[in-house]
Amino acid sequence: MSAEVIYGKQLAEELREEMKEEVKGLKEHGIYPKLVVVIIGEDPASKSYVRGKQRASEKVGLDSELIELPETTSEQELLELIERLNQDETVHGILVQLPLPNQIADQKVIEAIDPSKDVDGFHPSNVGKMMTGQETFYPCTPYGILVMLKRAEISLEGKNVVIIGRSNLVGKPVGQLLLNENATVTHCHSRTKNLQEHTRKADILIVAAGKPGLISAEDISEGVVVIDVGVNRVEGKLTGDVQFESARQKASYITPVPKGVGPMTITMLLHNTIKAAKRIHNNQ
Ligand SMILES: NC(=O)C1=CN([C@@H]2O[C@H](COP(=O)(O)OP(=O)(O)OC[C@H]3O[C@@H](n4cnc5c(N)ncnc54)[C@H](OP(=O)(O)O)[C@@H]3O)[C@@H](O)[C@H]2O)C=CC1
Ligand SMILES: Nc1nc(=O)c2c([nH]1)NC[C@@H]1CN(c3ccc(C(=O)N[C@@H](CCC(=O)O)C(=O)O)cc3)C=[N+]21
Repeated sequence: MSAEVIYGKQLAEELREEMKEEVKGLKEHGIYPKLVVVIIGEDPASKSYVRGKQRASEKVGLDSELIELPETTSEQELLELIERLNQDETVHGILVQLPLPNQIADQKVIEAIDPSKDVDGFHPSNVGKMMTGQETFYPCTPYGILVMLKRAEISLEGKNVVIIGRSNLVGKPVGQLLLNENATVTHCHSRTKNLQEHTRKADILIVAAGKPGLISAEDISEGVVVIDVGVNRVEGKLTGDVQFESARQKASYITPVPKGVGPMTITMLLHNTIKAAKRIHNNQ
């Protein structure tokens, strides 16, 4: 068997075309959806993601502003900036690129963002809503994965979903969203014993470990759906957590890196920003 490759990039482009129209309509009603991205420091990988977000925002017609601060920025300075953005009625979405330098506590910053502008879906109040099955901003990578699975018409109900990773950004929320869809969810992590025993039982395997090539054909069973979230730069090349060429021989569906989950993450960020703008307009 050779897997069908799910190109997130292609789906992302389709969805962005639809969003372009939606944004046009909003603008005709005087609503100009605006995303502000804050980046601290000079990490080249972070800068490259942020550029991607900027490009995509502009393409669908969102107003987007990039605020670049030096590595030495204090927690207080960042919190003050966030407060200013919270108060600014022209700003609908705020994203602070993670990870932050050591002098700044990630969680404090996440909690400072007004939940109604938290387009990353990381604020505890939005996480709580997701957990209790309420409508809210869902974290972009997990949401992008859900949309990809749905568009490929892969059913989730009763499926064994195995996730490698339990971070607050990816692993935990993707598990929660798929649990909400009635999947049976297992999280594996660095203390998991006999990883292979778990991965071989998966109907759908989601790999978000940040370990290049962690999963190969040996670790999966015939017909599995493989979603590779990992984005690793190895010798200047972008690669996932899955050995793509070997795994695709056994899988039924597989996502590539690049052109897989990454572009969907950005697309859901745009979606959340448009949603934020519409919500404020409707006084919700
Ligand atoms: N495509 C996209 O849009 C995005 C991609 N990413 C990428 O996804 C990956 C994961 O990101 P993130 O969740 O933020 O990373 P973290 O480093 O926060 O989390 C990694 C998780 O993987 C687990 N893990 C690490 N090594 C192993 C191993 N050998 N066996 C089993 N479990 C392991 C860790 O376990 P433990 O908890 O025990 O430490 C942890 O739960 C990265 O490559 C990142 O670049 C991230 C965001 C968006
Ligand atoms: N507050 C916050 N929110 C995030 O959503 C967030 C973050 N911080 N910190 C870092 C991670 C990582 N992340 C990616 C987004 C898109 C691609 C992406 O589009 N990748 C392209 C390739 C891009 C390239 O060529 O460099 C692809 O996979 O095809 C990758 C990674 C979002 N993150």
